This record gives sequence, structure tokens and C-alpha cells, in this order.
Amino acid sequence: MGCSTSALPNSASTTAAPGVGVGVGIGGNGGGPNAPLPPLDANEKDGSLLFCIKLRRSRMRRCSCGAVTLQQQNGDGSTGSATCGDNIMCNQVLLNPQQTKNESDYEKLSTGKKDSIVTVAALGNFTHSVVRRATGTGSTGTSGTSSSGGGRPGHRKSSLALALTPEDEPMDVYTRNLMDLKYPTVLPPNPQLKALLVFHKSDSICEVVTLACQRHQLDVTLVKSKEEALDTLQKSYATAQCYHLIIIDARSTKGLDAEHIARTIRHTHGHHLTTIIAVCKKSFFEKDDALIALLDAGVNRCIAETTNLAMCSVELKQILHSIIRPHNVMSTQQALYTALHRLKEVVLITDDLLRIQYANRATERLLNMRLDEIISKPLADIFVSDLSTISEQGKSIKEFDGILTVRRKNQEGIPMHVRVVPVACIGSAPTHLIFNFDIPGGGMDFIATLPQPKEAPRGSLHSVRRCSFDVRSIASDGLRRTSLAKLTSLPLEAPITKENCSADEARLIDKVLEFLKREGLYSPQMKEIRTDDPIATDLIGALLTGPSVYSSRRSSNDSIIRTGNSTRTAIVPAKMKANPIVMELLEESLSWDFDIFKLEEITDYHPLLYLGMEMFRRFDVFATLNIDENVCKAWLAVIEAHYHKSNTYHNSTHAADVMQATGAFITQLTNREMVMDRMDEATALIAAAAHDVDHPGRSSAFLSNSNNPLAILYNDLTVLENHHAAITFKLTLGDDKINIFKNLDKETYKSARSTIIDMILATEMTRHFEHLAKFVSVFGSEVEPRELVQSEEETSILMRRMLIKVADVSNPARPMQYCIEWARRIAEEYFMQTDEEKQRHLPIVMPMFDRATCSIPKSQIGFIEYIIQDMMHAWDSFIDMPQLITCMQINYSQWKKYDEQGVNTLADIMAKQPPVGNKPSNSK
Ligand SMILES: Nc1ncnc2c1ncn2[C@@H]1O[C@@H]2COP(=O)(O)O[C@H]2[C@H]1O
Repeated sequence: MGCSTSALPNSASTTAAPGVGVGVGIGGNGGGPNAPLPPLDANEKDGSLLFCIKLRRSRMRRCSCGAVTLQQQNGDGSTGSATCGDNIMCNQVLLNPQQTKNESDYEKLSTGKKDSIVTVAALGNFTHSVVRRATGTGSTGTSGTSSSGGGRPGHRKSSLALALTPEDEPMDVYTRNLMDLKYPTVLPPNPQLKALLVFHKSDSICEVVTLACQRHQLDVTLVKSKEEALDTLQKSYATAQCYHLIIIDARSTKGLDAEHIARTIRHTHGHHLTTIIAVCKKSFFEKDDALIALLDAGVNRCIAETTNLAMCSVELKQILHSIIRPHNVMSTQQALYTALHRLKEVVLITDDLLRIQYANRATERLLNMRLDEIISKPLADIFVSDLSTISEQGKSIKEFDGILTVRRKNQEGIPMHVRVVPVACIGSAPTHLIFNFDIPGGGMDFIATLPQPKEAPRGSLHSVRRCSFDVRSIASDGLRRTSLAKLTSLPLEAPITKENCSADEARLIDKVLEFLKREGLYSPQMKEIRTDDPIATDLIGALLTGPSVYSSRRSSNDSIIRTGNSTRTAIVPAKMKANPIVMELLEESLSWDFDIFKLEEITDYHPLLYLGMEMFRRFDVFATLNIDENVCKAWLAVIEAHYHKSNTYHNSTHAADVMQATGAFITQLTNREMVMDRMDEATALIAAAAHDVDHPGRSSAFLSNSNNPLAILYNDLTVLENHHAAITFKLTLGDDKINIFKNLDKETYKSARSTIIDMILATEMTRHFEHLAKFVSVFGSEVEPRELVQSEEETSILMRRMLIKVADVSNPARPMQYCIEWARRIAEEYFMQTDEEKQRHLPIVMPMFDRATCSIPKSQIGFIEYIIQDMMHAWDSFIDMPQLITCMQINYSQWKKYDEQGVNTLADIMAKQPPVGNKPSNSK
């Protein structure tokens, strides 16, 4: 007789009968009473499998961490307690707290007669030796039996069932079938294990350790110093390899400082789950201080030196089973946490006292708070509703399901459908409560940070909700239905249109159109520039036209670009977080009415550094690039230092402003479930931060007209943007301390670089209409985007280009007070260019931008009408940010009013403004 075993993989069901005979059955395949254990397959070796095990109670003990472990059967027949291996996961755990279905498991174990036998279903990494020790059977004494009835034909049997001798007492049977396993686990990785041996010299001990590793098929690398060890680890990290086991010679501090090495490794990124073993002198085990110091430094286990290969091999085997394998299992938690974090649904976990222990990204968005503002807070702080029912139900392990009102940071209350699931991680009382939020009716509109104007007609947000970023479906679904009319009515068209033709011909024409589009046939004359409006003509002409217009004019050999000064020193404020005013302001850093000028002021003209770090943090850029925060900080500081403070407009505040808009757009895209992946977000933010770096405060046309070396270098083509992109990479790659890309693998780096360059080049205004028209024709078309462009990647490129373009010139769509300040800054910069052109007798690129005569309102009206308006409508239709349109319209009306009132000069306009730094009037 024996146990019937599970019919399905990774699970077991038992129907153990009283008085079962000695038996070890695997997969329900009958073995004779003395049949040897069949070998475990790969899954069984490394996976977390459900085992059905019958055990004598007296051989079990409860470990201090709450798990039930085995009592070991020593070779001499005595028993010893199985210990809780490394305080992370119990050694030879039979039932660990997370794996028990309910508390009765433990009760059954602890209350039955001392020597009765229980059958437990345990999820773990058991091996034959563990099982043998559990049952007290040696390799010869075990025999396999299994019931024939338990397994379903056709299914792989992977559970291991054990039973004790027939003379054992009747069993207090606890039966568990596979359905009891409520939550499936993620199978851990099953890698080829690699060991790094750090031995000062290759003596006999080192040799034995090496042989023992090889005996267990470990791939061994031997190094002789701390530096070599760290270098090897660094290299392995960069090539996505890893060492699972590091064995350090700790016998003497003369050769190697094992404690220091262990501590350094433990603090190195990616090594929190690496198993570190110290080989110590036997004498160390007589007093504990040296060993404890090693363990405190992060060593998992200290083993005694030996020249006996068998002993060393057994020791290593134990380490493989009891530490490395559980570590592998634990590493899979990262996958679960990532899934949880990326979930669109709001998930929040509290402890039993309702203090928040975990919140995913969706929670941050819902509450409009950062993680560090959420974690550890009492739940009552974020709920308006009374939580006593939840507490009560939680205590009695009952789920709660009801409507509660949650309070966002701005005190706005939102009624939410909340489900609360209590979980007991240790013992029987719930230790944690899992909160899952829904909006009644399913809407997610609460996430919008600014009020939506009533007049903006919108399709339901549901219509554009997607599980992942899929530009094609966005275009074919929400965008097309809600805003197609608006988009297609834009005065932008492909050069050829299809009329009166068959569907096949139309498709062919579309293909041809796309081909033509890529040849850059969209031209600046797509919108006629009114000749009676000289300011608009000047500005728009200068922005949209390439250098040829001016190339025939006279030039000068002077250069305005300061060359040879590529290593500006960047000052990184030591304690960025220390300034509470900055921190408070940055809390709003994703709002469209964010006050960038105040940030400029309170950071002493380092807005890019502060805003940049905030954006990098909010969008997990450190993790995405696998880079230390300090490298990012240094990078931002250097990039910021290469923006020219003397420019009134193209300085680091503009870069920070564009980065802020980029962050706001990414958030809005995510809110509408058009999710960019993490690398897309990171590259977009990097491109935004660097897109105008080292801008000389003069236009490309000016550089061409003045024979500036950059214009010569880039043949008058896209001069500034080429320079911004090139210097970004020159600076970044030129100094390891700021190289934010250094940990990316080759392919990822290549792709990130190409995206960043493409985005920076897209900010060039001479191709403005080309980019806009492509965007509109792809995202506003009746035709599926896939038929218009070659790949999803191309569609995504069009979207990213438009994102940075809109961010770059979003100032006319900012709240009025900011819009006016930006207009002042750009006008001042244009005036300075005109001043210099006059002074140096260069062609005057925008004669109307003369400080003595210029009408600022007219220039802004022209800029909005010709450049901004269509683009904002197209972008708003795509991402649904009606506040862009609202602000733009208010600003436009204001410029019109100023124009009518004859308020023209900068001085007139500024006299009418409240000082910047106060909240704008049209932001809410
Ligand atoms: N408010 C504005 N008024 C006029 N021109 C602007 C305004 N904002 C941006 N621009 C121009 O648009 C250009 C976009 O690319 P750049 O940042 O290189 O340079 C910018 C300015 O020349």
C-alpha cells in the first residue's frame, strides 16, 4: 500500500490509508518494495514541486521562523535538529509558512500523538537525500510503492510520495490535492551553476574545493585577489552572466580580507542572492567572533578547511541544496514583483495594523503621490471612509468587498470599489491585507491631473484602453473614432490622394504614398504663409526653411560656438534631497501647470539636475539602465553645465521644461494604457534633457551664415540638432563617471542611441510639417497604420518624434503666465541674434525681430497659428490632454487682445504680468 500521487505536474494528491507500508513512490509509478529511487528529472531537481510526504511527528520540529522542518537522521542513528539554514529559507523545509493552505496544517502537526504519522503535502526542493532523511530510510532501505489509482493517464507524474513502515501507528492523515494549491508558483531558473573561487594561492585546500565544485558540475573560475574578484563579477554582470556561488579563502587575513570581500560583493548590484561561502581554519570554529564577523559581512556559511575531497563534496552538496537552490526559487520573486508593479490595477498591501507596506505604480498614479510618501503611512491617511469594517473582517480572515472613498494628494475624494484579501504569512492571524481598487463603473478618468474642459468631445476612455502599447490599435480604435474628423480635417495631406479607384489600387497607392513620404516630400509650403504678416513670415520662414534661403547672403568667418571647452565642470549639489522647498515643488512635477521658473529660481539655476533626477526616479530610469543614481546625477549635472546660462531661452530651464512635458506626456500615455516600455520612457527623457545641449543661442541659419565650424562640419544641414545629439554622446561616453549607458548590452545600447538621436533630430523645425503630416496620416487614417508604415517600430518612432516635438514647442500651450515668460525669453534671444547680425554685418535672418520695432503678440499669434495649433490638436487627439488646447486657446486670445490694445513690446507686456513663480491663473 502507499500513497496515490498527483495526476498533474507540480502537484500531488494523497489518499494515504492507515498502516501503509514502507514506500517511496515517484509519480505514482509502482516500484517494488526495494526498488531504488528513480532519478529526479530536471524539474524535480530545481523546481518547487509539491511532495506528498508521510512522516512521523517526532521527526518534525517547528523552526523559529515558523516553518516545519525535519529532524535529521545522523549516521550513528542519533537525531539532530534540522536547522534553519541561513535565516532566509529553512533548511529542508517541509511546510513553510507561505506554503500551507491554512493553519490547520500546523495544528495537525503539533497536536497529534507524538509518534503518529502525518502525511503532508509540501512544496519544496526535496531531493532523495532529504526524503531519505525524512523517513529515516537509507538508500537500501527504501522501497517504492505508489497507488495505481491516483494518477490520471497521460499526465506526467512528478510528485514524490513517501510512507513509513507498516508497523507505524495509524496515521492522522492530512490529505491535500492539487486543487489545494491555490496559488501556483513561478518555476525558478535552472541555470548552469557557476562558482567563483577567491583563493590567495593554489594550495591543497584550494585544489580540493575546486575538485569538489567540478564534481558537482559547477563551472569554476579561480581568482587570486579582491580586485580580480570584483573585476570578474563586474564583467560577468555586463555580459548578463552570473556567479551563483562565491567561495572565499578566509583562513588568514594576510592574503585576503575575506570579510571585506564578502561585504563588498554583498553590496554590489545584483549580488544580494549570490551564495557566499567562507573557507575557515578549523580553529575558527572554537570561538565564534571571527565566524560571526564573516556572517555579518554577508557570508552565508562558513565551512572548515579540509583536504578530504569527500567531505568537501558533501559540504558543497548541502550548500547547493540548502542555499543555492532556495536562492534560485527566491529570485523568481523578482518576476512576481515586476508583474505586480507593472499591473494596470491598483494594488496596495498593508500590515495587520493597516500600515502601507507595498504600493504598485498604479497606486502612485491614483494617489498622485510618490512611493516614499505612501509606504509606511497609515491607510487611514489615504481613505476618507471608515476602515473599521476592514480591520474587523481582516481579523476573522474574511474578505471585504465594497465601495470606499480614497483621498488623493490634492484632497480630492474618489469613490472606489475596493476588495481586501487578508493573508496570514506567519501563524494563523492575518499578517497582511491586500487591497485591490476599481472605480465603480470601471472608469479610470480620475487619473487626469487637470480638469477636462466640458466642451472637449471624447470617446470613452475604455475605447482606447489597451493591455500594452500598440499604436496600431490605438489609431484604429479610440483615436480614429473620437478624433478622426478633427485630424483629417487638418490642412495637411500627403502629396497624392487616391480617388475613384478600387480597393487594391487604393492600397497600392497607400504604399506608394508611404514610400514617397519617407523621401521627405512634405514641404514647408504646405501651409501658405501670409505675406501681409511680416513677423509671421519672418519667424515661420526662418523656422521652416533650410539654410539655402540665406546661403547666398554674405557670411562671416567668425564663430560664436565656444569650441574646445567640452569639459565644463559640473557642480552636483551634495545633498539634493535636503531642500524641502524643492522637494515640495517636485511633487507636482508631472502636472501640466508645473512651475519650471520657480524650480529654476530655487535650485539656483540647476532645474535640469533636480527635475531630471525626479523624472528618472519616477520612471525607474536607474533600473532600466541598470545604473547607479549617482552616475545619472553626474550625467545630468554635466549636461546641464553644457547648456549656456547666457541664453535667455535655450538654457537648461528649457531643457528641464521639455523633460517635464515629456514626463507628463508619458504619464498620460500610460494612463490611457498606451504603454511605452521602460527603455522607451528612459530614452525619451534622456533625449528631452539633452535635446538642445550646447545651444549657442543662435539659429542654424545664423551658424551657416557666419561659417561657424559646426555649420561646416554638418554641411549646413540640421546643424544644431546634429550638434546636440553628437555632443550628448561625446560627453556621455567620454567619462565613465557619467556614462549612463555603460551597463547596457551592445544591442540595447545601439537601439537606445538610435532612438535618442532620432528624437533629437526630430526637433529640427525645417521638417516640422513632414513629421506632423506623417503622424496625422498614420494615426488619423482610415487605413490601418500597419498598411501605411512597415512595422510597429516605425509607428512607434513617429509617435516618439511627435512626443518630443510637442514637448519642445509646448510653451504656447502652457498656462498663460508661463507662456508669456517663454515668449519673452525666445524674443529676447531672437533680438540678440538680430543685434549680433547687425553688428557683424551678417544677413539678418529675422529682420522683424528687432527689439525696437517687434510686436511680440503678432509673433506669437503667427507661431500659434502656423506651427502650434494643428500640432496640438493632432497630439491632443492622440493622447487626450485637452488642457493643452484649453491653455493654447486662452493664450491665443490673450495675444490677440494685446495686439488689439497695441501692447507690443516686451516691456509693455511684462509690465502687465504678475511675477513668475506664482501659480498661473488659467491652470485650473
Ligand atoms: N513661443 C515661441 N515663439 C516663437 N518661436 C518659438 C517659440 N517657442 C519655440 N520657438 C521656436 O521653435 C523652435 C523649436 O526648436 P528650437 O528649440 O531649436 O528653437 C525653437 C524656437 O526657435
